[in-house]
Amino acid sequence: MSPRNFFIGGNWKMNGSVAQVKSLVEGLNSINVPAQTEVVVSPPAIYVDRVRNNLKKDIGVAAQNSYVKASGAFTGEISPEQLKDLGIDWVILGHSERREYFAESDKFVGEKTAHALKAGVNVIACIGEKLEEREANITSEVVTRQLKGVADEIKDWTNVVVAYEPVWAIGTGKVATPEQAEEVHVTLRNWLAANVSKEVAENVRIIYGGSVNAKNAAELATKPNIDGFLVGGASLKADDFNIIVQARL
Ligand SMILES: O=C[C@H](O)COP(=O)(O)O
Repeated sequence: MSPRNFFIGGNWKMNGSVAQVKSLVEGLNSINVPAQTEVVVSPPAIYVDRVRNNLKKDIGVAAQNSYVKASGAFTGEISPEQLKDLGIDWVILGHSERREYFAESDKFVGEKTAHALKAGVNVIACIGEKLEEREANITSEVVTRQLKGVADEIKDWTNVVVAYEPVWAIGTGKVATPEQAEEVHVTLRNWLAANVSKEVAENVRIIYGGSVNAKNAAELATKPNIDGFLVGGASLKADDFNIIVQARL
């Protein structure tokens, strides 16, 4: 088993209502978080405070985005400093949906990562290739370019989790095979060893996201370089999410 603690993130995306959030939090509060496993859920920003106040403390809470300034005239944005103010310790940055629909560049994702870390908020930094990029055999170039966007802006990786999420597997039910995911995770670790440091390469957690569910999580979790998951759809059901949380047992 890998020496790195397992990390399970639940990205609720733009889903939920007051009633659904209440019910999901109740379900999550009955999850037994295994030793050496870190669990973090990420509600829409509008529910983050409510979730933090009602969720048991051994499950962390993440925002789905944050900006590069502490405060000011940036309508619609939230700062990592404000997240800290609410007791929110994590933020997801660079999700492919932000890159695709909100034109976030590799550099901007790197800058947001640097600012969040400076403010004391841990970062789940997302990268991943599109279907046409995989078919053109440029997966390695794409994911290492995206990783470089982060590496160019930060020095300390202690509070960063890298999430490899192939875009073609997100919300499609088409999960990467354990071998496909492992291959990319090894590429990322090798890139970190060559371009950042061997220590960072060994210690940083690289998690997989893309149609992870209660049925496929355990097999994916057998791979030595898959240190956990970032789960979308299946994180909206506490029972399914619980099975994924227990996947490496
Ligand atoms: O952040 C989570 C990923 O986008 C995966 O979403 P999914 O599990 O619904 O495919």
